[in-house]
Amino acid sequence: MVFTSKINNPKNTHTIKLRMILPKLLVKPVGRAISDFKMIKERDKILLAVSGGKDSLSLFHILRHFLASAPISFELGVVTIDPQVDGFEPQALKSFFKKFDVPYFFESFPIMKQAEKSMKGNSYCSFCARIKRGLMYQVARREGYNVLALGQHLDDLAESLIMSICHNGKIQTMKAHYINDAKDLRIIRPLAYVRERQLANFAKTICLPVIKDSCPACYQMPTERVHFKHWLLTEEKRTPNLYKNLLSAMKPMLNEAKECLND
Ligand SMILES: Nc1ncnc2c1ncn2[C@@H]1O[C@H](COP(=O)(O)OP(=O)(O)OP(=O)(O)O)[C@@H](O)[C@H]1O
Repeated sequence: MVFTSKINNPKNTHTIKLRMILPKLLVKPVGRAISDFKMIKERDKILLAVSGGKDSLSLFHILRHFLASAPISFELGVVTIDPQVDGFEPQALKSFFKKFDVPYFFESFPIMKQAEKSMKGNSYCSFCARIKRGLMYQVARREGYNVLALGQHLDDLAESLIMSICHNGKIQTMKAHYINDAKDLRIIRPLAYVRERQLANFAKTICLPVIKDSCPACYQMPTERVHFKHWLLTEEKRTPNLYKNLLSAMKPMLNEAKECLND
């Protein structure tokens, strides 16, 4: 699918047109997930969390496509959390997002320093994820957004499911659509039906400015997630429908925002 959209040219005040090729293979499953889980409602203000990874950067382009073409109107803003760790330098995103006509929020917080003070030797990664999420909620509330969009995809959901079964004996995974504990924000994962390799191909094809994340704390220990990712991808070679089947199995538990879906 080829579409054109206006972007602000930072050098000139007038707008220029950007031609972007969005493959149907990405647009269709995202459209289906948005519709199946009623992720977007009229006048929603959606804050997309972009780390600079291939998934959230791709999702930015996909949501801009829907912004221009969806039958309902919604607003889109973007937030990046800079955890101030060596090995992750997201500052380049500031100039990238200046090119687009969307509000962009860059929040910097010394998460590593905070971790040294507040936690004693347990997982830095889960501490960092918790603080980052809190900061995203803070920005959403401060700037008047009612929905937070995250870039996890089908591979992430499948890995979480298998990890939860194997480690905790529980059949659960990340939700595609749910409401936070404070009940003031909806969280959506529009890439819930999309495979990681599709996003990697898209990011490569249009040369997205992917930010390398080599945070020393994450890279010190090859995570369980990486182990299960390889496990599933190996199994997929024997069972080509593996992810399709896992999605069918997960579907009934992906939506926890039903109570707000009838308005
Ligand atoms: N520092 C950050 N700033 C903004 N959003 C973030 C940040 N870290 C994670 N996120 C959000 O959480 C999602 C999942 O994060 P995760 O760490 O699994 O992916 P990632 O390695 O950041 O890369 P990607 O953008 O490719 O998903 C991201 O897709 C993004 O929406």
